[in-house]
Amino acid sequence: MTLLSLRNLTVRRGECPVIDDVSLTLQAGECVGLIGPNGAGKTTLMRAALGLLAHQGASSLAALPANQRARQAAWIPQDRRIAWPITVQSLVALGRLPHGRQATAQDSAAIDRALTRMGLDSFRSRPATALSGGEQARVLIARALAQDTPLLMADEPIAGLDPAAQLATLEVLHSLAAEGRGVLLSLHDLSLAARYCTRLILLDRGRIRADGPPAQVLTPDHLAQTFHLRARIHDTPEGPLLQPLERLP
Ligand SMILES: Nc1ncnc2c1ncn2[C@@H]1O[C@H](COP(=O)(O)OP(=O)(O)OP(=O)(O)O)[C@@H](O)[C@H]1O
Repeated sequence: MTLLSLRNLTVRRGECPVIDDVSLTLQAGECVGLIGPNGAGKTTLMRAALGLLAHQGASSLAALPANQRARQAAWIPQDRRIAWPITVQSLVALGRLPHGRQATAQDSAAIDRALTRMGLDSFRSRPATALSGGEQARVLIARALAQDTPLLMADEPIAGLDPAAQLATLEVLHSLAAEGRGVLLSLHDLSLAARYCTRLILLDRGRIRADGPPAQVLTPDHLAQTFHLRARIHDTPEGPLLQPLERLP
């Protein structure tokens, strides 16, 4: 089942296209990693796909009315600021808003599941603003999980997390896809992207340079042309491990 379809998506900043004629589809069961250097357009692509940025071309998600869109896709933005000192449980419960204002047993179950999945059971009653940056990031991911949508989109969800929390978070996202949802996430750690994503999309200056299984996308040529990087790629039982060696001119 197709959960997201982009056709000739273009976003201009002034005269300059920062997303340039991008077409792609994302199916249920896929965990798609959006990779590319700083400024490649990863955030812009996801925000336009969500209908949060003016664009040309078509996004199946942006075309939905806001209330349907919020039941179709959850969004974890890069900015993790939490404005008010509400409890972790209350913040995660905000993820249920698209499902109606009257709290139901289904809402409680979704909130409990999200808190447990993100290892936050013991944080429930704490003010969310009194947590560390990494803990707050996990709370915001839990809010998106509580939304219980077919599609989840996340902008650098593991930035600022410790290595164990990075693995735990990617395991959760990977398992959501294995359960039949769709996941689109941007990532800078290429080894983790290769290990946890079923498919990688390499973005460069607003265009798709490669799209496919991690081993086909993370090639020496793609790394050199797009990231200006020479890297050693070790094959391990856990997937390719990338060791950056040198910045190329
Ligand atoms: N508000 C803005 N006004 C003008 N240009 C912008 C704006 N936001 C982003 N850009 C430009 O759009 C391009 C794509 O930015 P975007 O944030 O999508 O990149 P990214 O791949 O997510 O980068 P990063 O890995 O650094 O987060 C960049 O060249 C950036 O300078």
